[in-house]
Amino acid sequence: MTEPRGPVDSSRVPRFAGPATFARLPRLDEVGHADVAVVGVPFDSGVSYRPGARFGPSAVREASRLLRPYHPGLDISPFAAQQVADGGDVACNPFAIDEAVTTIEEAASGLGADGTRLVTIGGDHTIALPLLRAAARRHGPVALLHFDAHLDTWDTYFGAEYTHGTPFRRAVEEGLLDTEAVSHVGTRGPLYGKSDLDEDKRLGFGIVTSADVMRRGVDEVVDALRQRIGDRPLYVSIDIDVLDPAHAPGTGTPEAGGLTSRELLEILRGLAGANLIGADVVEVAPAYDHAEITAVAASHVAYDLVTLMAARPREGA
Ligand SMILES: N=C(N)NCCCC(=O)O
Ligand SMILES: [Zn+2]
Ligand SMILES: [Zn+2]
Repeated sequence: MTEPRGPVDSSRVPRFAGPATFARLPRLDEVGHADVAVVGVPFDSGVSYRPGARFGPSAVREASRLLRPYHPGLDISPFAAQQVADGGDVACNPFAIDEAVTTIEEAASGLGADGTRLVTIGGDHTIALPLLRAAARRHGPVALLHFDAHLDTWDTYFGAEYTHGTPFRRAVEEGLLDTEAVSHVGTRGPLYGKSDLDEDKRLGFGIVTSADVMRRGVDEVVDALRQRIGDRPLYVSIDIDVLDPAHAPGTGTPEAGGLTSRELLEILRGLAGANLIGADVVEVAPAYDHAEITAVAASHVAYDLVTLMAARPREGA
């Protein structure tokens, strides 16, 4: 096996020079095959409030220039342990949600066909549905860990089925999820009614609210989540609005009282060893950001997801 090709060496080429790829990694077409690909989906036609997440992938790539190759928390160099590459952006139709959903599903299936695991940068949360379709096509129903201020199990908006508030209800309806192991983390804020919670529970979801994380602490939350997930194939979907608006102002539907970026990163690190088959980081909308606060947080979250994948290489890889 040839050595993985790593990022551009920032001691030779200043990290602020050259076009941005995620963490200054090679493009997928430069390496041919990757164990993990970071892929952008610049799609935000499914939002119910502020638009702009279509600019998320390029903002996260820009903010990822400062990432370094060794992860001390997990004691691993993720880009040396496996080939990680930037898979570019999925070009999807911004004027036709149904068509875009199909395009994303096909692109994710194609990229993952030879076992490449994807860390996808959104885009709004609509994109989780086609990404879960592609994951379930390969692995069968998957466990889901969903970090978000919102439930995203609502039914429709203005009659539309595919929106950023509805992907996980569709995913349950389509049998994409192992409903023994589906959890929201970081939920908070006003709902339309109590029935939102009843319906979410009926769909099978467990909830660790943002306040639970504060009261129970990271370690206890991690233990509970790990027990529920076991060794099932796991998909992790991270809506950056799970973070408090102080930690992530650049997003479309901000809610007060969220996690700190430290809490989120530590919960992720607590998942080391889990059977992580795919992940996304969505809802970064740079027009509302300041000093790249949100894009930096998202780039670190994506780096931790890539590192979790390196910490447990794919079987047979
Ligand atoms: N997935 C995100 N970010 N937001 C969903 C909010 C749906 C609503 O407007 O009620
Ligand atoms: Zn959200
Ligand atoms: Zn969401």
